[in-house]
Amino acid sequence: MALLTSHYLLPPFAEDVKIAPLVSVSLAKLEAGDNDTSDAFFKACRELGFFYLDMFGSELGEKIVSEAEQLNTFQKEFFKMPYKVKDKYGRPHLHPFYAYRYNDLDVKDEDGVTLRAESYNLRKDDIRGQCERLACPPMILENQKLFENYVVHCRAVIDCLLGHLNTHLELPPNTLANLHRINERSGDHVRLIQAPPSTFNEASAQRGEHTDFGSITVLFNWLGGLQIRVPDTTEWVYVRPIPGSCVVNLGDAMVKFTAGLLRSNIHRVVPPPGEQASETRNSLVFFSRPEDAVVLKRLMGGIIDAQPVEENGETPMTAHEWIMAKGTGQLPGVYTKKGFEWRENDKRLKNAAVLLSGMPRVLTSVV
Ligand SMILES: O=C(O)CCC(=O)C(=O)O
Ligand SMILES: [Fe+2]
Repeated sequence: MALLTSHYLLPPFAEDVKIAPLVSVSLAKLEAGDNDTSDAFFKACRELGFFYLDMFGSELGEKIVSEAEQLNTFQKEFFKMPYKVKDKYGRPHLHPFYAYRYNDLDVKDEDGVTLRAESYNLRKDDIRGQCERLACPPMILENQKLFENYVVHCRAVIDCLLGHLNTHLELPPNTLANLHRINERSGDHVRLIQAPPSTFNEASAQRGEHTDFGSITVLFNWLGGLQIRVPDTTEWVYVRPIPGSCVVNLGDAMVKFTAGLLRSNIHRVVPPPGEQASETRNSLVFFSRPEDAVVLKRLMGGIIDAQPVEENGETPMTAHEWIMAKGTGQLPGVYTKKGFEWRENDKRLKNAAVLLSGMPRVLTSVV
């Protein structure tokens, strides 16, 4: 099956920007248990925490690419709905983290309306009927099968990656799989993203700097704009979208589980550079998280046991508490293997310090 993607319909990626050094890992080879590929995958998870997953030649991968294209077509229609319709499905009244979210941009349309960078977070458990479903626009329900398939297929890829990590970490069989069972409640979700053309602004770029706070993220984007910070430097470089590949990155949970052996790298999204700057930017993300009840702390066993024990004074939280706290901005700063890297002058710092020293009741009451 040929992998047909829509990248060719868009202006080309800028040639004169610095490109992030992501290695490409073949999903087909990982599925076949190829040792060299698995080693390259593990190295990328330790050193950069980001890599391309080449879907070509994998039945599962090619299904995901085709579904990602369909969901991209879908989201362009979805975001055409008027703001006031989408607002009905927004936070805070529907949910503090999931459903529709936006930031006002410094850009107005021809009628003087302030434009938004928008996203829509759709829970795996809503899609699979594993919880009381949050209200959502009918368009989403009309595409139920597509969302369902996408979740199951992304999860199959993530399970494959967790299996390889489990082996390299020399953990007892299925340790990671048992923390990420698809039928259990978790914060896994699909995120639709759209941003209109805008100009680069360093302050808003900085506000968007983050690490993902779950386990493994599967990301499709069609235009440039994603930047990662090169480890141990202050340099930001662009991730070039590759047709037929997704970008995979690890989140904070994997850092916590492995006492810093694996990397959750800082990244951000800025307007696409070069000729692509005039385009509306969409991306599609699948975030996996540990099951809600899992406590985020180092796992026992394998090569993790050789990691130094570092007391960072944090009170362990469950995955659910962590996602709600990070997802609603209560834990500012960027999480690294040393714990939080606070941003200077961050007004929320004091608040977060209180949370980290242990007030889980505040967090659980959010939902
Ligand atoms: O839009 C992108 O390319 C990346 C989005 C992202 O990093 C996120 O939603 O966490
Ligand atoms: Fe991210």
